[in-house]
Amino acid sequence: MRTLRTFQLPAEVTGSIWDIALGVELVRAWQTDGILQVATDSIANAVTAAALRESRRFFALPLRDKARLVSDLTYAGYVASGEEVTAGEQDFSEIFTVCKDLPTTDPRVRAGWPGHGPVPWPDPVYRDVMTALMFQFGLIGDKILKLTALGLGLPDMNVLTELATDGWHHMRVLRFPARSAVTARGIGAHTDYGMLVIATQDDVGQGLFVRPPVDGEKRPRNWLEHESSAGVFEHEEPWHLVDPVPSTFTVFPGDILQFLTAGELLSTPHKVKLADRDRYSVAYFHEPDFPVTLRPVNGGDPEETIHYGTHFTNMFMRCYPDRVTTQRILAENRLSILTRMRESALTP
Ligand SMILES: O=C(O)CCC(=O)C(=O)O
Ligand SMILES: [Fe+2]
Repeated sequence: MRTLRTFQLPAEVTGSIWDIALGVELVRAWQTDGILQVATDSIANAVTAAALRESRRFFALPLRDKARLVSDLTYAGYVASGEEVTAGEQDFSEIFTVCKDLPTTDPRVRAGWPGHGPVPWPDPVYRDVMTALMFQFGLIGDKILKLTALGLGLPDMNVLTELATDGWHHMRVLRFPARSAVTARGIGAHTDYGMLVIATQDDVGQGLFVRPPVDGEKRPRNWLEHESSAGVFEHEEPWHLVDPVPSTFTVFPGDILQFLTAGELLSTPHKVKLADRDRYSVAYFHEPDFPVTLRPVNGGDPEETIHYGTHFTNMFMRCYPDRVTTQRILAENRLSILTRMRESALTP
């Protein structure tokens, strides 16, 4: 374990000289450690504590009550321990995934967009607390995207934030069982898919490991089908344990920031081991809007694009090949909607 750098974010990012200096430091911290911490205020801390409490209450329910909370429209809902697959191996995390909560009357749901639909919440209290936590994470996400643009020296500090205006932000509320004689695997090595991963964990620790940038190491471009980052570097050092630090969230870049910055920022590989007791964490993903087609903002090949909604859908289908959501996408050929979305976005 090593001590992570902790940053205090301003109330508002205006582009001042102080913001630029802070942005440069954030970029530098990611380039050395792959991860950093931001200090959280008392409101964020209260909401986090409530979310971890609700998470404990929810996961303590009988399996049959939790297992009902799935939907063939959205990947939001319950994921049983062992259901998720990373690099062909089962992960032992138990998860409640939160995606954008859209009523069936929403035009995107009616049009059959993959992954779009109402969240199958367990109850209104859980819904309200998790929605409040997502809001707290989102405020931080928007500030960090502005500071990142400043730190990278981009001419417009809003260029990243604007991609995430109606972002496809989502969140994973996780419980890891205690390690057993059978396995110590929580989640296999992977990178996450969007712009930022902002997370909190309880005081158990012993779980999350990140891989810092390594000089000369070629990193997969996880958005390309033949370059999956799932399982990569799993058994190769260096991996650094991330200890829980009260009143902070951890933040690291995801695949889309690696793509947008042409590798100046790398999507941080991470993995989770099981601890000697249950461990609870929440990971939030600050994302571009679903239909956005992205191009590098700083160097890179301007002809290269990622359609974010396609990337998200591919990744979730890969993690949950047997889920009803995946089955319905395939049965109703909903991927053709993504093809049409991509084509219309590329037509001048
Ligand atoms: O448990 C953690 O700290 C991280 C979980 C994670 O990597 C994920 O949900 O993608
Ligand atoms: Fe992750």
